Amino acid sequence: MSTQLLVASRNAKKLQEMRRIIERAGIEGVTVVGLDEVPPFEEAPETGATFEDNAVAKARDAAAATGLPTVADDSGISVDALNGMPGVLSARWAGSARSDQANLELVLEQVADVPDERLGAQFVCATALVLTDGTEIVVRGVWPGTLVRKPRGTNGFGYDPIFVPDGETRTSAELLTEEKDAISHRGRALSLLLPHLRSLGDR
Ligand SMILES: O=P(O)(O)OP(=O)(O)OP(=O)(O)OC[C@H]1O[C@@H](n2cnc3c(O)ncnc32)[C@H](O)[C@@H]1O
Ligand SMILES: [Mg+2]
Repeated sequence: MSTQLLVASRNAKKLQEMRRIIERAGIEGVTVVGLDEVPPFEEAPETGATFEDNAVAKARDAAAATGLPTVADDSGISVDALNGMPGVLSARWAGSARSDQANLELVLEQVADVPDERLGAQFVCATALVLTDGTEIVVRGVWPGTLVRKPRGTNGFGYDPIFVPDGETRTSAELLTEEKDAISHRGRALSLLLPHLRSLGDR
């Protein structure tokens, strides 16, 4: 018998990354399911002050509604010259319409007068695992880099086309999926959760 693990994200591209990273880790006895494979439930707005708060809330709600161990992530980009914003507001930065393009353009507009040497930024991902016995584990992955003023690349999603990871010349939208997974904020956070996910398969 395989244990089902719910990955609770409404963002198709994020879900794809999470699924891929977990599945490529080859965890025995665990089958990943998405929100479209479980009955619908009420989803609370993401009002937390931190990535961790939001990640735990998303995972807790989904686990309570489905009875399945659940992983959720809350993530975003933190721009040094913007005092860490958009941060937890990354998904709604340009308003509630939730357009990746509009969000990224607004950030570029806001750094228009910032000198190149101060374009530091980091992707942050808090990932929470909530188990059916109520256990909650939350970890954080950080991916430091620099913004570029002209979007490049078509892989990934969100702010990927304007972010060049430290040690790279390509934007994260120009990295191959496996390359991004291996070093990204999401990849780092999920790798910290892997031991817990593996023990799920032993139950
Ligand atoms: O909450 P769920 O349903 O998981 O999906 P979401 O897209 O709303 O996810 P978040 O609330 O965590 O918001 C994340 C924001 O940060 C951006 N983001 C997160 N990870 C990213 C990545 O790997 N590359 C580019 N942008 C990313 C993403 O585009 C969103 O604007
Ligand atoms: Mg969200």
